Amino acid sequence: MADIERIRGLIRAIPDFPKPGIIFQDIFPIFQDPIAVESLITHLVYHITSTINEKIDVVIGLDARGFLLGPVIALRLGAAFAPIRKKGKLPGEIVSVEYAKEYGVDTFEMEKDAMKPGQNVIVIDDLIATGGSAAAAGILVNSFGAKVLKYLFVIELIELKGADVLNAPLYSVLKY
Ligand SMILES: O=P(O)(O)OC[C@H]1O[C@H](OP(=O)(O)OP(=O)(O)O)[C@H](O)[C@@H]1O
Ligand SMILES: Nc1ncnc2[nH]cnc12
Repeated sequence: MADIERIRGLIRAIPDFPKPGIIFQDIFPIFQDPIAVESLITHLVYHITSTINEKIDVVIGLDARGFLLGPVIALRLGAAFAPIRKKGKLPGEIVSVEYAKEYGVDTFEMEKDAMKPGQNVIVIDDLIATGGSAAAAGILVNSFGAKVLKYLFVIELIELKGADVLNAPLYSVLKY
């Protein structure tokens, strides 16, 4: 638990960013502390391996802050990593979905060969607020015929009830 409190102490709350009324939870200071990063990754990997019995084929990270965690977790699990990117960043054939999040609307995209039907997936991001971004990721995964086993976050803004719009269980390290 001391490890989790160390991580909590590094998260910086910035009022009125990127819009008035939003309290932005900034996870980047965690990455100034390698011991905190190691604790965070170990905590998440322990949670995944102790609660999911099925083989995880693909770890999906959400653009952009999900990319800080997803590839490292995939490496530890011996799984593939696939990115979900914002509109216009991926080459070749893509699948896309529009969605709304706490402070705006956006489009997520994946490369058409990022997954195969029947694969098991976990989705990782820094934070869940309304759940719009994570739910859109779930829609993309399902469009491949793959299945989300779990969504993982560093931070959950519980008042915004993001868990209610997801099609699989959620785990968050810190609840605000
Ligand atoms: O639960 P929601 O209401 O959908 O909000 C959560 C999303 O918002 C933030 O991403 P943002 O789109 O700001 O992208 P960034 O990581 O590129 O800053 C955050 O990293 C989540 O992806
Ligand atoms: N309050 C918040 N802080 C950081 N990222 C967010 N994404 C959506 N809401 C957010």
